[in-house]
Amino acid sequence: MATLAEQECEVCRVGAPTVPEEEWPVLLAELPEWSIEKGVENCLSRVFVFKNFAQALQFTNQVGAVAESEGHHPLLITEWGRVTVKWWTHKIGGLHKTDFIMAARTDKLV
Ligand SMILES: C[C@H](O)[C@H](O)[C@H]1CNC2=NC(N)=NC(=O)C2=N1
Repeated sequence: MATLAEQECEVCRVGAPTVPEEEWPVLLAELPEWSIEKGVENCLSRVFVFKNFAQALQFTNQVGAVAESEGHHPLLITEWGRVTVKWWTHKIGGLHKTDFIMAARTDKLV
């Protein structure tokens, strides 16, 4: 079975279904550092900690490059020593399988 990070991202279209909440635990098992923020638009969220701003910025750019390669983009908050990454799919206002895959790919960068 391919790991989340190894799976292909689907191009997400308007009207695509969100991942049902009952499926979240299986997917989150591969993303132990991530949490799901429930709200108007549910999202996956993780804070990455670094030694300084330069490292935080370098990681930010790495995440940006992965996002650009897939045409799927996170919310990134870059601070001295910290980067907050949130993944959700704007088109469907919630979590698509692609968001879980992109979170797994984000973990591979550290
Ligand atoms: C036109 C462009 O491909 C789309 O707007 C993409 C860009 N990146 C995206 N990123 C995320 N997270 N959700 C989207 O719905 C989305 N749509």
